[in-house]
Amino acid sequence: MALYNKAAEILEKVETKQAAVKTLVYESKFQNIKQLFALVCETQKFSSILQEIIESTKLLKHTKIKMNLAKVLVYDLVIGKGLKCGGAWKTLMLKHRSRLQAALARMKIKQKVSCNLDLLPSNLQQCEGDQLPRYVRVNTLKTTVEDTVDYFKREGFSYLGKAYRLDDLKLNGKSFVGDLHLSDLLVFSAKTDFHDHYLYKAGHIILQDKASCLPAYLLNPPAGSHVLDACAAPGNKTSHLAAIMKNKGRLFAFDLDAKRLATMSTLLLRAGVTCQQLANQDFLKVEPDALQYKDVKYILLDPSCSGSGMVCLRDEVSSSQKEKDSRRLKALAAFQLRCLNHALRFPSLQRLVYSTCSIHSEENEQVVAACLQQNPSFRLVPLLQQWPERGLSPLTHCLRASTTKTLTHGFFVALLERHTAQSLNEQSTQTLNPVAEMSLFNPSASEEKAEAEEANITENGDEEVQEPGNTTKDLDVTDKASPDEEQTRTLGGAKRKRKRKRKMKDRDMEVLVPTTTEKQTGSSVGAKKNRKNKKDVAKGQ
Ligand SMILES: C[S@@+](CC[C@H](N)C(=O)[O-])C[C@H]1O[C@@H](n2cnc3c(N)ncnc32)[C@H](O)[C@@H]1O
Repeated sequence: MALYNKAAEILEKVETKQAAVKTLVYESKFQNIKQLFALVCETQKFSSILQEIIESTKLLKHTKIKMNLAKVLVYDLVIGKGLKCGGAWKTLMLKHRSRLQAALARMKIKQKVSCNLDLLPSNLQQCEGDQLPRYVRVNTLKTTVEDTVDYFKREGFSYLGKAYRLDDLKLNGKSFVGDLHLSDLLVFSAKTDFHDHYLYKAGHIILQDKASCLPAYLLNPPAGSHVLDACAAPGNKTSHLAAIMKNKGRLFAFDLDAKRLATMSTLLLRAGVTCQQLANQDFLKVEPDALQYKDVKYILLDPSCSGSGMVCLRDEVSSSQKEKDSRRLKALAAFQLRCLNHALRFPSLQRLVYSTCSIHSEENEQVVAACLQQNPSFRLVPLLQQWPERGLSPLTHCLRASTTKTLTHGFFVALLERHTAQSLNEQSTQTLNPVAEMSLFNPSASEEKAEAEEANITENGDEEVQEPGNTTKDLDVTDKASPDEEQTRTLGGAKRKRKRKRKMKDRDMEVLVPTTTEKQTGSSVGAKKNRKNKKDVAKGQ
């Protein structure tokens, strides 16, 4: 029974994004880690199919067990190797075996497929996540890149120098390289696992996908600055910010979820972070004009999203779910826009990074475009010219990431900057703002439609919005929207007036000129360095 109980517990945590599957499995101290890992991953992969079987057979009602436990048991019973262990669970489930098998058979007939794997969309038939490089962020609060490289070399790993093109990140065996974009990132072959490694346990290295390192790297707050991490737990980006700030200054971090914040507190301790001030608080209720935030110049906003970029979390979408999902996306986007607008109200704010691990433009470009239209004193900063994947046109100043083009999980990052007096003066000589040219999106329209849903999300916190593919909670988000329709209409009228005013302002919005930061980042990975990197790799350093 222990295997199924543990797998269900981990599944629950993964779906509420408390940590990655691997981390949770390793930290579970379960005897047979491989078996547990395989069961969780496979159950997750078949999650929506299992849910459909469970719902159509009314299994929860008949057995009184919870959804995630039912999923792991049903997976092993009808898709996996059969229930090998399970004690009382096994006896209980065997009573329902034929009904469950019949439900699975009906699904296959309906979809005209003969094997279980074919029920999955092609992207899930093999998890691309397993083929991504293993990224290791060196925690510069505790060690240096050089010392970490030496440590791994002494352990028999072979350092090939700094990578200078994407293909250099496709590694085999025990070779590793320095990343081509981020100087504190080392890259190992996909199969390398450091969850049991001393450097990981001691907080010297952080196991973090490359794309998720971009927000703190691009925000780049100087040591001594006041920084706010709006939706911070479990805190990988917070610890990255602290490392960039050299633990000097103040780092205000908020999260609505007490459990995640507790995990974050442990992780920050392990990482040697000391400049943080954690608060279990709804960011939307944080008062921007409060005295303690008067010097906050940098904000990192990584709000709850659909998680559609996380390759192992990608769930296939049955046709009945599509409608629900699109309503859920609108609700998420409205929540994200509200967070973004709120963040821009901090009086001293200069730069803000907005990021999501979503691949949907509704949560990415459309949110940013709507925000820029509503906040004409902010503009987009063009990011890393050499980054291979850009935001959807016309928001090409933003970055996107994907398994194919950047060898990372799917991700989106935008950097917003407040206009300076000088840049405002330069406006008249600039070309048109790309946001004003956007014909692809109609953010204001979706904003109005989602407004009814928005109130529910923000009132109820993250519960309904943070997990990808949790259909029960999805229902909560969308179902509760209807009572607010009346209010939406009233708000809609006022909003249209504001929109007309905004349109006038938008015409004056300026273009995005390269900033100091861009020049800095550009030179750090510029041509000169690339030539050196090329030599390093060639020399096998
Ligand atoms: C994508 S996760 C953040 C991941 C984090 N930035 C990291 O790198 O480890 C989003 C977080 O936002 C939190 N959240 C959702 N709504 C919130 C709100 N209104 N105020 C503060 N935190 C919120 C969730 O609890 C969740 O931990």
